[in-house]
Amino acid sequence: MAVTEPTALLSVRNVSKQFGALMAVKDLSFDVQEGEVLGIGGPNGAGKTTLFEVISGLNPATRGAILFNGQDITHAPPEAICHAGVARTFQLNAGFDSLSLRDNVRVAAYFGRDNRRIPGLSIGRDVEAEVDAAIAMVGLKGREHLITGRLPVLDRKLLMLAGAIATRPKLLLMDEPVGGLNPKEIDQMMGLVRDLRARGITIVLIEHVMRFLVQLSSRVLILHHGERIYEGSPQGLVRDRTVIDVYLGEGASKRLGSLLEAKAGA
Ligand SMILES: Nc1ncnc2c1ncn2[C@@H]1O[C@H](COP(=O)(O)OP(=O)(O)OP(=O)(O)O)[C@@H](O)[C@H]1O
Repeated sequence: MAVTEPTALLSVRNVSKQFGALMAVKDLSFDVQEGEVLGIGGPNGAGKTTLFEVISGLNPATRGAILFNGQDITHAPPEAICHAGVARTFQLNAGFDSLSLRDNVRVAAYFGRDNRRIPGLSIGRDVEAEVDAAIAMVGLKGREHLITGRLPVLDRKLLMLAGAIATRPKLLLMDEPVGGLNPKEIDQMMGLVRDLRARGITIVLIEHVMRFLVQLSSRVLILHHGERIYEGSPQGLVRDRTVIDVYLGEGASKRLGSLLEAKAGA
């Protein structure tokens, strides 16, 4: 009997993104299976965020195709991609600064799931329930009334995550979720990503904090100058000569190797 490959939730096929003379992403292909946590790393300017821009439709691919859940989303507008089940967070805090935390999540829950048209702009009980659940999930319950622009860094990151969750994604793209956080906050975010994964959300995350990336990811993809230099297990990553030379360095690769061994032995 023929063995069939499981159909990928996300399939990136020969995707390139060009800005003038610069090829930020070059002929990149990879799949993400349902339930995976794929970690993406690589030096500054490697094309990681550009890849998220392309997948989420904010800056479409120059060439290639992107399939999500069997649908071709290559040239779909961002709102249609979100409605199809792809949510994302941003490297820098994205939110309406003058609105309360709760109103920000309301906007995401209301506009992120369906095509909404004015008139008919009323936020129903189902949306409010979704907002409550998303806020509780990220641990922001009790702070709903706070004004977004005055929130500390961790809370703003959690708010972005609550907004993304409120759109009920199948796939969540997280761009540097722990950039600027302290070690305790990083651990908190790690627990949250595990919870999201346990709830069945497939996750692709970009991160420079390598202990976060290797401990959470089932598979890792490392980019350099828009191209893949490594795709495989976190254990293989810390031993990969090219990755050590262009990104990790000897010291970090040894530290991460010990961390992974300790985790495997725990
Ligand atoms: N809108 C744009 N117009 C022109 N060049 C861009 C644009 N967006 C990104 N670039 C360039 O594309 C390259 C890849 O950038 P990108 O932000 O994707 O890298 P990155 O891997 O996410 O880096 P970092 O880790 O620093 O966030 C960089 O050289 C960047 O300057």
